[in-house]
Amino acid sequence: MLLSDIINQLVTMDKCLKKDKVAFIRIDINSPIVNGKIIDDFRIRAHTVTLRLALDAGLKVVVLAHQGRPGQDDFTSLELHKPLLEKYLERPIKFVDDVIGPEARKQIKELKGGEILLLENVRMLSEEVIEKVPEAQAETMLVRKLAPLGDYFIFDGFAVAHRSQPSVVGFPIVMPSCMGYVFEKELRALATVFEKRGKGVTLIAGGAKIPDTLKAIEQLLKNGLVETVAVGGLVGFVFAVAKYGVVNNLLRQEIEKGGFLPYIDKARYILDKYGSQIHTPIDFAINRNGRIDIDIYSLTQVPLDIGRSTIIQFKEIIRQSDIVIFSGPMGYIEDEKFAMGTIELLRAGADRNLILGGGHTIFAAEKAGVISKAFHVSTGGRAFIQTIGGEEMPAVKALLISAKKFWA
Ligand SMILES: Nc1ncnc2c1ncn2[C@@H]1O[C@H](COP(=O)(O)OP(=O)(O)OP(=O)(O)O)[C@@H](O)[C@H]1O
Ligand SMILES: O=C(O)[C@H](O)COP(=O)(O)O
Repeated sequence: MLLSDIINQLVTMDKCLKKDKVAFIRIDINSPIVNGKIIDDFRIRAHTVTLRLALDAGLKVVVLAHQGRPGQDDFTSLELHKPLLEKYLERPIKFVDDVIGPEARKQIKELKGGEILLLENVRMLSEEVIEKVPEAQAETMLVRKLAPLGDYFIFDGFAVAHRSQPSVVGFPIVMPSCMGYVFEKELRALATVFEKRGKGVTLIAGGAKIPDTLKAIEQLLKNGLVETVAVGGLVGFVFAVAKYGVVNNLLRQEIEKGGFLPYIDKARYILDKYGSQIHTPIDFAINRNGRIDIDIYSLTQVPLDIGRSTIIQFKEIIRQSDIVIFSGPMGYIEDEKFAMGTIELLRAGADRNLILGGGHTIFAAEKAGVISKAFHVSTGGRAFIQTIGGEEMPAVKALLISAKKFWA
């Protein structure tokens, strides 16, 4: 089924905007944290639009969200996110360091219309990180304790839509649910791409998510949803080795370090089938007392960016495209010298219809000054790649069930 047909079967947020009703809104404000500080608040800013719509309508808003994964350094309390949410919402918000316990439930019951309560990181509940089908997630403590206190569930967290977790897929099974503003906007932007059936659509794919990106590239080409693919970043290393053989052991060793050697065969398979549509780097930039560009046969160090000739070639591809999907940087963007490939291609893409996603890609796009010119900036990382690869999102599946069950 076409994505646009699926969207038409889902319920829009306006149906849930009823004064004094209690709405659980699942957002994704999972943000990069360094030394205990949020260093990029793009997702927080994005979701304030949805929250403001709900509050202005007089809903009693209960926010569900996560940060990091248990055991990781960035697994923190959402108390850290509260001041930023308040800053962008321009109103005070309540916070409770509890998700389903008596204090959380008491505060939900005490909410007044137009007030907002942020619950603690939902992944503090161990059941939250276990993936199961929506019907099973409806039986979790989270859903059983909270759902009876609410009237609606609004799903807005596109970036977590690929997870079949309780806070994503459990509520739609037991209560009327709808798409939040951000989520709907994301789906509609991607539907626009899919409607072109590949004509004039180019994917610029880089970054470090080798398995997901290769899968998305294969799916997009197989389904005819893109005409051209240009690869850089670590994804580009894999395709370069697959295409040119072991022209240089350095690239192969770098791929091996990450445990991605099997993906060279996968890239070779994709190249065998769709080779004429895929463009791989022909030169790279390395660090030899500064940036120098070097052809693929002469590499002496692991490359940190695509080279100048590749940039020129990829820019020409972009110039001939109507839509440019940008996912994952072309190089080591943390160092300005090696952000050049990514920044130049993003600027070229901004003259077309540019769609971009991924934390690092957005960071580079901010540096390149193209955020406001882009056709769509996705809040999703892995979810973005998976959706453009045509995979069914568990969140969508759950919302479809809810639409049939409660809104038909
Ligand atoms: N040639 C390279 N050498 C070293 N690092 C590279 C190179 N190319 C890309 N990277 C790194 O890949 C990382 C970004 O890859 P990733 O796939 O995570 O991008 P993203 O999808 O935009 O971001 P996110 O995962 O945060 O959503 C960056 O840290 C970047 O420095
Ligand atoms: O940042 C993301 O991609 C989302 O918040 C999902 O996070 P996860 O990969 O830890 O589920």
